[in-house]
Amino acid sequence: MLRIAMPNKGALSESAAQMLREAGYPGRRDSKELVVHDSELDVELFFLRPRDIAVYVGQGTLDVGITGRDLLLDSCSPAAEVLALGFGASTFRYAGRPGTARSADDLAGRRVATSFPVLVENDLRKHGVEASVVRLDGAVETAVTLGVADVVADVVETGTTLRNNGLEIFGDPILKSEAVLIRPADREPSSAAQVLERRLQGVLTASRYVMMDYDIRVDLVEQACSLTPGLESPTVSPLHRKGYVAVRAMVPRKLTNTVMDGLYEVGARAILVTEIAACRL
Ligand SMILES: Nc1ncnc2c1ncn2[C@@H]1O[C@H](COP(=O)(O)OP(=O)(O)OP(=O)(O)O)[C@@H](O)[C@H]1O
Ligand SMILES: O=P(O)(O)OC[C@H]1O[C@H](OP(=O)(O)OP(=O)(O)O)[C@H](O)[C@@H]1O
Ligand SMILES: [Mg+2]
Repeated sequence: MLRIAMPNKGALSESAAQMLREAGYPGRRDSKELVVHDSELDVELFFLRPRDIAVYVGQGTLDVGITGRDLLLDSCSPAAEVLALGFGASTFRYAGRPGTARSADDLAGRRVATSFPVLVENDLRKHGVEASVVRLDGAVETAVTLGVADVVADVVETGTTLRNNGLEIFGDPILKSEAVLIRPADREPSSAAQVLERRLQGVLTASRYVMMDYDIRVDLVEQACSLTPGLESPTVSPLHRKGYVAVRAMVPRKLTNTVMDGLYEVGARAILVTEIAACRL
């Protein structure tokens, strides 16, 4: 039985559930459901608070989980990041009223409000700064307005929450975070956990690449293939028309138009792009 920890709500929960569904695992019927059991697939999904996921997985109570890198590192739990999942991106940053500080080096003797005390204490130590950390559960931006802290350290996605509270980012990012797949650090993954990891890797690849097909004169095929090297090697097949071949290769989605422009200039024609529904590398 594979036991998977999933965020039950918040910024990561919908995308995590969608990614797992695309990998062929079950979902929950409503947002109040806390456990989903699938006896055919032999998996059980536990919907937990995002902050608690690294604790369960680190203890080995659950085999794998999806959480944020920031939450994993703040938990100090013996769980390891296996795969970055490409959603829920954010940075963890200091912010204060304009003019309060320019970097972490200016924080000596100040009060820093945060819900990620370990990340902040580690960063202050790295800068050799002694400051007091005010541990709050959330909505930390308000701590400055209410006079509980001089600055905050918090998750920033768009920066809207900071702006709305009259705060400005300062210093380097403490951490770049995104959703990650985690498993217990001190034991080898079961074969079912490895299958899950490969499936999620497949979902990621299918979303990051497109399939490109085109026809090209045989004498130009090397030049064209240098633009579309594929993941391993492009497939080159003969065409009925003498002296021409068809080429098929995976291309990074964000390069789609640039690669098509290059291929057209080299002499490729009938350049077609299709979505990859699923893949296993
Ligand atoms: N815009 C965002 N706001 C908050 N967290 C985000 C955002 N984008 C990504 N994340 C990530 O989501 C995770 C936090 O999730 P969430 O805010 O749902 O949990 P929480 O703060 O523990 O719960 P709650 O906010 O319900 O108290 C972190 O890993 C964080 O980096
Ligand atoms: O940069 P932004 O796009 O504004 O997003 C970041 C904000 O979102 C999160 O809050 P959340 O809704 O999780 O509440 P919380 O602070 O109580 O956890 C985070 O703690 C910031 O406050
Ligand atoms: Mg939150």
